Amino acid sequence: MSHFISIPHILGDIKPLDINAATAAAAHLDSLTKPPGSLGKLETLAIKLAGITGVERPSFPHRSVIVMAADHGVCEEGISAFPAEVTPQMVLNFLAGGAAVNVLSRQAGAEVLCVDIGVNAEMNHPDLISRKVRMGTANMAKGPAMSREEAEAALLIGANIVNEAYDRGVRLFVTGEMGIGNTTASAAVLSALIGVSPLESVGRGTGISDEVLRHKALVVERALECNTPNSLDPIDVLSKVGGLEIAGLTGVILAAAARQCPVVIDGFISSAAALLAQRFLPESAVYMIASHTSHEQGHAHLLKELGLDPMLQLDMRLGEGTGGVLALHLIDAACRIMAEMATFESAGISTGGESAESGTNQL
Ligand SMILES: O=C(O)c1ccc[n+]([C@@H]2O[C@H](COP(=O)([O-])O)[C@@H](O)[C@H]2O)c1
Ligand SMILES: Cc1cc2nc[nH]c2cc1C
Repeated sequence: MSHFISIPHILGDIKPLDINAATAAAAHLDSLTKPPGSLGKLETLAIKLAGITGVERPSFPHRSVIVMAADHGVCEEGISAFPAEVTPQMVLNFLAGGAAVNVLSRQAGAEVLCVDIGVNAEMNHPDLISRKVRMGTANMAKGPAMSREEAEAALLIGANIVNEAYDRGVRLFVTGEMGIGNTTASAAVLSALIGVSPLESVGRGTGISDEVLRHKALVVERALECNTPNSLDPIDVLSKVGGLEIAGLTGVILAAAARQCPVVIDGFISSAAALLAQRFLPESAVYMIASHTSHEQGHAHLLKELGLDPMLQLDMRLGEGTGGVLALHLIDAACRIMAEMATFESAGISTGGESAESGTNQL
């Protein structure tokens, strides 16, 4: 498969859902030994997976969680409960297989691809995907986080990591990230794109106090005032108040859509990237599957704007892709229902009469 060379090149490959496959999946669900629609959101998910892939009964033996790691200059404003050096330390933990995302990925049969897209430290490991655009962003409270060219480069890096994995047979992607300070950047992206006040877009991130939370809102306000990001230009928003991992994930999401692969969106930071992807091309949102509602305050705003209904509510706020890989179990469940359940006909079971509701299935 060719390398993505520009953002228009990715966007040009994104097609609408395959309505024939989705319709066939809905009809198949209604033929299975259950009252129509009785598996609820699992049925909606099965239909969506068919529409995305163009295959009535898909399965996903090869799946990857792409963990984009980067640092944030805005950390010098004191907006996180943890120091910035935790970013490179956690990257080493991912590579050693000891982080939560590693455990949950092993359970869900997903490979973890760890990408240095902008960690502010020299990193060296045979399994690290080294694609550093710069040593972390600049402090967005004082000026742009990065240049437009750097944001575009990071987005293309994410897209091409999807492309390379696709060429190895991966057909299902999960977004993940690591970056101390990135809930501040994500809150700024949310406020810039939909005009929510910083007081509503910021949250406690790694666990800050009430006082630091108020300060964090002021920092976001300052970043918006000094950079005036253009809400109609996602690259402008990304470069002025975003982050390198957010840009990389925007590319991951758009490229998954371009390759007709479902992309599972993790928590708050991943959803900020998803909203940016939607702003590049609204049609990309149909390829996204929201995994869970993060405990981070602004997440519900992002999901609402994306029109996505998350599957899990577990009060998680870790990031890394942890909520995303948990949702893989539900995707597998939906696929197995489609592949393995008996039909009314094959099992010799009487169907409901005229009064039986047809499935509530819709995309
Ligand atoms: O994804 C989420 O919903 C989420 C919510 C809160 C925190 N995080 C993680 O915590 C880090 C950012 O928190 P902070 O307080 O440093 O901005 C970063 O590494 C994220 O992966 C992630
Ligand atoms: C320890 C730790 C692990 C993380 N994983 C994602 N964000 C994180 C932030 C911290 C602080």
